[in-house]
Amino acid sequence: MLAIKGMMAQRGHGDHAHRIRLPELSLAPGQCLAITGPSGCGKSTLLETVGLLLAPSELECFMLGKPQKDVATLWRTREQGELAKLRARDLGFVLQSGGLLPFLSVADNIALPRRIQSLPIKSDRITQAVDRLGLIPLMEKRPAMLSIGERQRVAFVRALAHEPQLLLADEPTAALDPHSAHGLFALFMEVVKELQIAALVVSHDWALVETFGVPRFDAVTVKGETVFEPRP
Ligand SMILES: Nc1ncnc2c1ncn2[C@@H]1O[C@H](COP(=O)(O)OP(=O)(O)OP(=O)(O)O)[C@@H](O)[C@H]1O
Repeated sequence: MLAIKGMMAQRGHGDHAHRIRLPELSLAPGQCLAITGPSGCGKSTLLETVGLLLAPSELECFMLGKPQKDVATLWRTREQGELAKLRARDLGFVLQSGGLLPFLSVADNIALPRRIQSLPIKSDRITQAVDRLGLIPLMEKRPAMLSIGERQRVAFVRALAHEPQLLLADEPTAALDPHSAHGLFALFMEVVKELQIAALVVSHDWALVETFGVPRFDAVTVKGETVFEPRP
C-alpha cells in the first residue's frame, strides 16, 4: 500500500525551478493509478519523488508497504541507507529509457533484482511473463541488440522480478505498437492484481488507460506549481 500526504518536490533552482505538489494519494495493494498531464508538467519528477530517487522539499506523510514503513521520517532523518534498502526491495521501476544494464544479457538483467535480494533466480511467474511477452528468443542478447519496444518489455519483466510492493512505470507502452501496448498493459494489470502490487503509471495513452478502467490523477497548474489531483 501507499499513502502520501502533502508532498512537494522541485527540479532546478530559483526562478527556473519547476515545482510539483501532490496533496494526497493513497493506493491499496492490487490497485493501479495513472498519472497524466502535458509534456514537461512534472510527471517524471512526481514518479522519481514517489520512487525515493528525488528528495521531496516538503512531506507530511509517506507510508509504504506491508508492514508499513514510515518513509517521511526516513527522509527527515536522512537515513539514506534505509531509503536505498526500501528502493531495492520494495520498489520496481520501468523507466522511459528502459534503464537496462548494457553489459548484461536480457536473462541476467531480468535476474538482477532477485539476485540482489538473494531470492531464488528461477520464478514461474517470471518465466510466464517472459513467454507471454515473446522474450524467449531474446534471453541471451544484450540490450543494444534489441529494439526500443523489446527493451521496454524486458524492463517491465525486470521491474516485477522481485515482486515489489510498489511498481512505478514511466510511459511503459510508449515505444510499442497499439497491439503490443494493449498486450503489455493487460499483463501489467493482471500481474498487479495477482501479486497485489500497488502501481503508479505515467501514460500519455488516455484511451488505453480508459480501456482498462484505471483511475487518473491529472496535472493542473496552480500559482506556478503543478498540482496532481484526482480527475473526476
Ligand atoms: N535536472 C533538471 N533541472 C532543472 N529542471 C529540470 C530538470 N529535469 C527536468 N527539468 C524540468 O522540470 C520540468 C518537469 O520535467 P519532467 O521530466 O518531470 O516532465 P514530464 O511531465 O515527465 O515530461 P514528459 O511528458 O515530456 O516526459 C520540465 O520543465 C523540465 O524541463
